[in-house]
Amino acid sequence: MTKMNNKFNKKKKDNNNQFTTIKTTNNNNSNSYQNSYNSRRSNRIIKNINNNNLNNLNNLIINSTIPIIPTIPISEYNLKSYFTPRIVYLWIKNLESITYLTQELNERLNSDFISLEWVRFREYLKNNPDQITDSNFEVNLVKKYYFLNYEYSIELIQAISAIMFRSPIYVKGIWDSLDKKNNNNNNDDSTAMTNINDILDSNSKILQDVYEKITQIEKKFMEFDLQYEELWNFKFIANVNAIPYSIFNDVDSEKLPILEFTFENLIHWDVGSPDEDYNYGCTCKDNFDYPFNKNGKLIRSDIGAIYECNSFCGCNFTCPNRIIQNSNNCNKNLQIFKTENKGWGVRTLKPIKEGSFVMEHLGEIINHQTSEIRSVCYDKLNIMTYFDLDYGYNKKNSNYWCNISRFLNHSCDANLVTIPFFVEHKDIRFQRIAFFAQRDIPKNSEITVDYKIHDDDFLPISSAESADSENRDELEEVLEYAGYKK
Ligand SMILES: C[S@@+](CC[C@H](N)C(=O)[O-])C[C@H]1O[C@@H](n2cnc3c(N)ncnc32)[C@H](O)[C@@H]1O
Repeated sequence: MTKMNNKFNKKKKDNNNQFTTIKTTNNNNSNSYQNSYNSRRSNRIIKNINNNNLNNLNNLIINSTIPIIPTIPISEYNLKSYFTPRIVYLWIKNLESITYLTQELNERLNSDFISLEWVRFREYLKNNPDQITDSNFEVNLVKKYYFLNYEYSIELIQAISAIMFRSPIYVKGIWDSLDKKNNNNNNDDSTAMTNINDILDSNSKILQDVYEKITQIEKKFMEFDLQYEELWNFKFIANVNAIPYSIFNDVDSEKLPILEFTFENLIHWDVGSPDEDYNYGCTCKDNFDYPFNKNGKLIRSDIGAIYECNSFCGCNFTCPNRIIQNSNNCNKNLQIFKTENKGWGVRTLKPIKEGSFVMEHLGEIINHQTSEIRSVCYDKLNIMTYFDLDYGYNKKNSNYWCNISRFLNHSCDANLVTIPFFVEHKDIRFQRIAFFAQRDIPKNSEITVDYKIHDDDFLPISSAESADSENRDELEEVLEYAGYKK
């Protein structure tokens, strides 16, 4: 019935795609993702924009110096530890909030964010916060966006601040100085006179307006989620949940990346929620066609999807058609371990019987448009983390918000089978994905799924290269710099 496309899909770039109206993250959609997002909100103190700073920045635009960034030895850090899933996630969330983000602006911001010069600059600044003062390098970056006539927005300022690891207030200062200088140049004497007369006429009103504008801007900055601060404030320390599984690495010294484990799918604010018309159940009287046997093992893997009984049905939780919903969603017998040549993987510490439910695939459900925004960055960093949902409606992104299924590696002879399933609703746009054992799996075996792509499609994790040929050279350079290539 359903046609499952179960591959961790490497996205292709669509140059024709333009993002015109992407809503901001400030909406009232109450879903699990939003709740979790809001619970992390917290106010932070923003220093008032200081006029002296603005004047200094103004002078800087005229008399700026090029910063001297000492060459950082390659061994000090590597690219993978720099572009952690968390940093990438914070970055893309920031981009998604730019209401007028076009493909061109998306490309431009991403190129700057991952470019060697800015990686190097940020890392240096992070470790030596007082060493680089106002620099031409930074001013030129703001100039680039200013003079390309990108519309001013708090989100764009935040994105630029993430590229250069400076506070949004600092970036705004540069932007305002450019604005001031540009407007001064454009003004002829008569306009200047009119302005002065206006100021004399309504001095108090103008001051009032300016004050209100600044207050509004500061309020907006304060609304900006604390999570993002990590992108520009070296004092910020990530506070993420502990990993609920055991982790084992006897291959190298790599630590598991910082991730947010979730126990239910998160729904991106732009996706909406399942249609209530699809909330229905059965009487359970004539429903003998369950896919499970009396031991709760899957007996039919040829079915398009599993429709478990739910709160709309006449049965209760003991019904034999409630296997997945009654299973433990954090099976401690599974372990994340380091494989020899596939990065991290998952293995089972206890034998698993054929037909057993093993895990659900969890992540953030995003729509096509959001996945296109994210794919620009993922393509540049060669990150493969999409799992297509059925019928091409939505995608599931598990690069950062994930469960243990994020670590399932591919095998053409996989021991897990992938089956879509539904419990409370039957809206195919929000189908859930379950993994069952296709055969008995001995203890300590790696568990794998078939991504339905050829093995040759995998580059060894440690030599990832850009899918984007324009950035290939630059990325080669970054990889070399980061110690990945000789
Ligand atoms: C969903 S992730 C699996 C977890 C991944 N191994 C890790 O360390 O994060 C998919 C990525 O794992 C790697 N991978 C999965 N199966 C592989 C295989 N059979 N051979 C080589 N690499 C594989 C590829 O880099 C792929 O992009």
